[in-house]
Amino acid sequence: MAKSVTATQPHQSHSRASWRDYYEMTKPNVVLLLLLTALVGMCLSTSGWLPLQPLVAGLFGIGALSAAAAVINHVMDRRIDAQMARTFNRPVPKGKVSPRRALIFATLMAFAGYLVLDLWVNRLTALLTLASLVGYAMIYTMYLKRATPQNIVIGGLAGAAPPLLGWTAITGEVHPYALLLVLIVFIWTPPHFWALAIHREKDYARAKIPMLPVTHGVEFTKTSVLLYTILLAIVCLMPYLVGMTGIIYFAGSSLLNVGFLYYALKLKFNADEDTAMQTFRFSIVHLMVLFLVLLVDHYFKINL
Ligand code: HEM
Ligand SMILES: CC(C)=CCC/C(C)=C/CC/C(C)=C/COP(=O)(O)OP(=O)(O)O
Repeated sequence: MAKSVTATQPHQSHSRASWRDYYEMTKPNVVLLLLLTALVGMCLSTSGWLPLQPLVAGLFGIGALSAAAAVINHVMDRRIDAQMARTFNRPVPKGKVSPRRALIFATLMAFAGYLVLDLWVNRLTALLTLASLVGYAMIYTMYLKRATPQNIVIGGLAGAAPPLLGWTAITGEVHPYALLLVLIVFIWTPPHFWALAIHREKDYARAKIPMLPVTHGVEFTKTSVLLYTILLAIVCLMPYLVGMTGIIYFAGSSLLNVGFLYYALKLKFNADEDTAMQTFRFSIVHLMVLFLVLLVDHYFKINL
């Protein structure tokens, strides 16, 4: 393993590629969670039933463009991925899929996704989703990631966009409530990623990626995780305070934020070697359950 991790040049034989390698490059679990946030954006945009065409075409298009963005990220990052224990085994750095084939795969998905959004959803959603692809695959991956420890704060906007994309897919309009959902995912992203980056600090240092624990140290990053988690708890109250959601959301989101704050406080003041990864894993459960709670609240809304 050590040999592969320290290798700087990807292997060159591309004979063993299977559909699994292509599937892996789309970051399927990330895309699934992005699609959940898009679906919730769709549901919350209307009090009635969702129209079938923008529902299906919207999820397909947003999924295809997100997956394409993830594949482009695999290609552009292949040299740094080859240097990190977490990523050296990916299909492109391992030489199972050539950068050219991966880019063709990404281009086909991006074209299909854009066309479906433009033809069967609306142009606003097509353009906003394309902008998110550019934001993640070009601006974050090719520039910000290597340029500043604020990379994921700024780049997080692309990953936070899907609730808005879902909303515009149904209504064709940007609504302040949709922007509130974007704000939640945007503020959630730094504690989500920095918890993992603390655990993987040596990886990032070896690959010379200026992630916050590398440039400002682990203690500063733990404080940043805690402060963003406090901010997240406040931002998560806003949908209730502005009357967008009812008491089910208030109770559910409060419980989730108590959980996230518990991990963030433990990470800062009483961490063992597992706490950073536990915090990272909890962040994913937090966002998934938060959006499911938004859905339940929408269809069984109780106002107190
Ligand atoms: C700039 C923003 C973000 C950064 C830098 C980031 C970074 C990461 C990293 C490095 C991983 C670990 C992947 C691995 O274990 O190989 C990860 C996992 C994950 N992220 Fe994020 N993330 C971001 C935004 C998001 C967003 C917006 C979502 C969904 C709404 C998300 C959902 C997930 C999920 C579900 C996983 C687990 C993947 C798996 O286990 O296969 N992330 N993230
Ligand atoms: C169209 C649209 C909504 C696009 C957004 C697409 C998208 C896949 C966003 C997720 C963000 C993410 C997983 C960042 C990790 O990248 P990284 O390079 O820091 O992590 P890695 O080292 O695991 O590759």
